[in-house]
Amino acid sequence: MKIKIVNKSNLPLPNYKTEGASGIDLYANIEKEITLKPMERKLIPTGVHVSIPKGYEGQVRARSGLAYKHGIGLVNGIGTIDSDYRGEIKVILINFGDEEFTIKKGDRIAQLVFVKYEKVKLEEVEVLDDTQRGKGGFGHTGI
Ligand SMILES: O=c1ccn([C@H]2C[C@H](O)[C@@H](COP(=O)(O)OP(=O)(O)OP(=O)(O)O)O2)c(=O)[nH]1
Ligand SMILES: [Mg+2]
Repeated sequence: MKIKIVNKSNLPLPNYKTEGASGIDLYANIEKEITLKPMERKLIPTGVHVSIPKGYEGQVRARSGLAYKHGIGLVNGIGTIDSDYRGEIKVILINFGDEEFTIKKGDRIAQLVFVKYEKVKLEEVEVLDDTQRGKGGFGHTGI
């Protein structure tokens, strides 16, 4: 499958770092360094714009190395890149760690995974079908 990408930075095009990588790494396209204090969040530009075919979405996901070593995550959990979005992909980083974290131009701050999704038709009804679980949830089956 082909996805059109425009790179407005002078950084390399994001790409898959290994044969089996599911995401392409996104680079921070910033002029000056950005520092995140503990619990601070900032929107980090990547310089890339994509045109994703209908039926697919982009998912911006955290990098586990940054998460584990420095407590860096995404405020929105997983960022959704809609197939009709043509703006710059930006990453909403948050510092969950207890020390300041500095981002420099070209740092790999997150990864972008392209995923197929189903667009459904919603049918409004009065009552839903019965199941064994019913309304049980949130630990209802035990820990
Ligand atoms: O981490 C993210 C999340 C979103 N976006 C862009 C692409 C996406 O298509 C658009 C809208 O995102 P979303 O639907 O999550 O945000 P919203 O708050 O619902 O905004 P909108 O009303 O524009 O849909 O913002 C990013 O660049 N990075
Ligand atoms: Mg939206």
